Amino acid sequence: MTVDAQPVAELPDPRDFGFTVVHREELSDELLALVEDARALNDAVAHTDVAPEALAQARAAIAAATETLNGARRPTGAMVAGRDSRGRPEYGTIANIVAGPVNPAAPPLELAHTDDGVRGEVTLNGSYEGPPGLVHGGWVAALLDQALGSAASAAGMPGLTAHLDVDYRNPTPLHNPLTVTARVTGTERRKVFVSAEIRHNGELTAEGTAIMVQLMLPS
Ligand SMILES: CCCCCCCC/C=C\CCCCCCCC(=O)SCCNC(=O)CCNC(=O)[C@H](O)C(C)(C)COP(=O)(O)OP(=O)(O)OC[C@H]1O[C@@H](n2cnc3c(N)ncnc32)[C@H](O)[C@@H]1OP(=O)(O)O
Repeated sequence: MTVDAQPVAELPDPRDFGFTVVHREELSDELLALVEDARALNDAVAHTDVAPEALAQARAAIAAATETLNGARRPTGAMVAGRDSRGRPEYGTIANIVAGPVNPAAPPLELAHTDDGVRGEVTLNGSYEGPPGLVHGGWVAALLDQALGSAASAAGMPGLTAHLDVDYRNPTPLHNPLTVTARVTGTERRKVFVSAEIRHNGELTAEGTAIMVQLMLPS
């Protein structure tokens, strides 16, 4: 007899496993505004064509800001806690490269619950460029991976990606709203099968499937 992955009614509290947890409401407006400024900075650096004197000025300003910010650091692995659309606790790593609310390198992809999985809208700026004007394929995979993991987690079966398949169906444009959706399609023992899509104006640009292996947490 096989025992399939069992969803948990409520996700375990990461604090019980030694992780720092910050509540979403505790993130100050000032911090969130700084993160937005840093996202704009990434794009500006990636495209600037100003003279060396102006670059030197910018470097000095950035070096001063980096020193200020390093004055107090959260530990690696710190998590952010929120409530999903059903009012249940949800967790993510606060500095997650795809979805982290305080990571300036994250677009960020914010996913909400739907009847059968998760869904989010995201626009990628020019710092995610691969081919001219298009999102880098690795980032397309990263968006899918995050959505696939979130769908498993939202279904009460958080885990790690063991296997990821991506099909690039059409170019994924920069600077345009993209819709990302994902859902669980089945389970087998600890394996959770998930499927995700990215669309632009309704047109499929990429789709992926993954096997997530459910976390085995001591009870
Ligand atoms: C503390 C509390 C926290 C609670 C709250 C959580 C909130 C979550 C929040 C938010 C959502 C998250 C969103 C994140 C999204 C991004 C996800 C990522 O980027 S994950 C990083 C990349 N992935 C890795 O680094 C994995 C590296 N690999 C491993 O660690 C192991 O290989 C692991 C865990 C995947 C499996 O190892 P084993 O020892 O536990 O289990 P074995 O027995 O090997 O496999 C179990 C089953 O899976 C199959 N399997 C394993 N690997 C496979 C593969 N590559 N392809 C196909 N099947 C595979 C096996 O054949 C087995 O299947 P059979 O039951 O026997 O049928």
